[in-house]
Amino acid sequence: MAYREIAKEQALSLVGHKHACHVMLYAATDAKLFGRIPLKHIVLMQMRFDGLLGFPGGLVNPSKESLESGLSRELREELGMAIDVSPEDHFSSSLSHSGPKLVAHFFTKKMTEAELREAEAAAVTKATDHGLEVMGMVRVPLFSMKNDGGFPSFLSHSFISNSRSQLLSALRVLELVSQEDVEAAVGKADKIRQTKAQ
Ligand SMILES: O=c1[nH]cnc2c1ncn2[C@H]1C[C@H](O)[C@@H](COP(=O)(O)OP(=O)(O)O)O1
Repeated sequence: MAYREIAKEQALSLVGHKHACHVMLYAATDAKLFGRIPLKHIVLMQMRFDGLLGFPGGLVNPSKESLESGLSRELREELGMAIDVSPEDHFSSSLSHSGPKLVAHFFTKKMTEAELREAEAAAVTKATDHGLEVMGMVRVPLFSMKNDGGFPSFLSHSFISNSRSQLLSALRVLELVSQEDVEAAVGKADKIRQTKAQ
């Protein structure tokens, strides 16, 4: 499905569109992979029931609730704990211009590493959706290794809707990964995908 960016207020004035709200939860970390590769940031996505990667969240009805409270409700189901999302956490809204009439609202929320770990634990032990709509939370490997392991390999997997674009633009804008490293990883991921397709 193809998307174009749209202002949030304009999106909310559309008639007949569904509204999906998803969030990228992230935290700074001092952890080092193999004791030597600094991870710098933890970014969460999830493996969905359909085998696709995406962000936690879901459909919200703006005539009944705000985008933020609807998203917080979805997060309680998928992560098993309250995570308050505010209008300041809004990152982008995108309008589908093929397929179903849908606006994908995207939020990013910075947490502490301890809060993020708590959310990961609650997603397994408390969330009603665990093992049903959500097969598990996953951390995005933001580093690149030899043989295109890490971020390039992650990006070569299959993603729901525009969640891959949402991830890439948030990583760039929030400066969690440099523009140069994002571009290099995307290029390698494209090659991995081509090889898989052969
Ligand atoms: O992470 C995502 N980013 C953008 N769009 C997404 C993401 N995950 C799902 N979607 C799309 C797919 C669907 O058209 C709607 C609602 O999906 P879902 O999260 O499965 O919501 P419900 O559980 O059906 O409420 O958003």
